Amino acid sequence: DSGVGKTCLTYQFCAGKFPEKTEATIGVDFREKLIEIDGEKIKVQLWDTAGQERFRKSMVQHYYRNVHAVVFVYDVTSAASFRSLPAWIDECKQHALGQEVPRILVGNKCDLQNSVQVGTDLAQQFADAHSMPLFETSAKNPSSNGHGDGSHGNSDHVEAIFMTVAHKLKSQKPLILSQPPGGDTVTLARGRDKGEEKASWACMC
Ligand SMILES: Nc1nc2c(ncn2[C@@H]2O[C@H](COP(=O)(O)OP(=O)(O)OP(=O)(O)O)[C@@H](O)[C@H]2O)c(=O)[nH]1
Repeated sequence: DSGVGKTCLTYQFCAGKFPEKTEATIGVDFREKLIEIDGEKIKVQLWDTAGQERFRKSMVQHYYRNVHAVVFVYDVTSAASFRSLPAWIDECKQHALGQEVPRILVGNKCDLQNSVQVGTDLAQQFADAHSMPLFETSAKNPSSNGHGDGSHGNSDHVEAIFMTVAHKLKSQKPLILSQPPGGDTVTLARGRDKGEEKASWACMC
């Protein structure tokens, strides 16, 4: 939903800091980060979608194609944002983004521990029912456990969350069917085309 912290989370991952000021996303914003997994350079593109209804119904619809993974975000201090999740999951399913693509659930704003409305147990039950791993984090204080002592506690680090998605994508790289011209041998190659510098995946928040 709008205001759960999607822009802050993607900014924290790509720029390594919490943005001073954010405004409601209009349509879709793109952020990217070059990461390395097992010696392979991978460009991860994060498509930060608008939560506001008026943009969601118009502009966001056009960006469901070419999505390789989905990050569903709710705000742990907003029960309403948690209740909206089934509608977002259905919307993704309507665009062929169901269990066949990596999907994860992220509860954000864990630093606001005194205002929590969505407990971990409830969120975990929901995540299990939808076959998604659950992460709880804070874009504002990514290494906080809500007690202000800077330790990691039970809160997941923003970078670790997106790296988990990247690892999932890497391990699921589709088999590319290639047939040499004139030959009668079919070669199944993993992942990227020959000569391509780096792999690239898009992930929608
Ligand atoms: N305390 C706290 N505030 C946060 C956190 N993440 C985001 N915020 C605040 O929540 C508000 C909304 O954050 P955004 O990242 O713009 O939310 P969004 O989900 O991108 O919203 P839309 O673009 O409208 O869909 C801002 O005032 C942020 O400063 C967090 O982890 N902790």
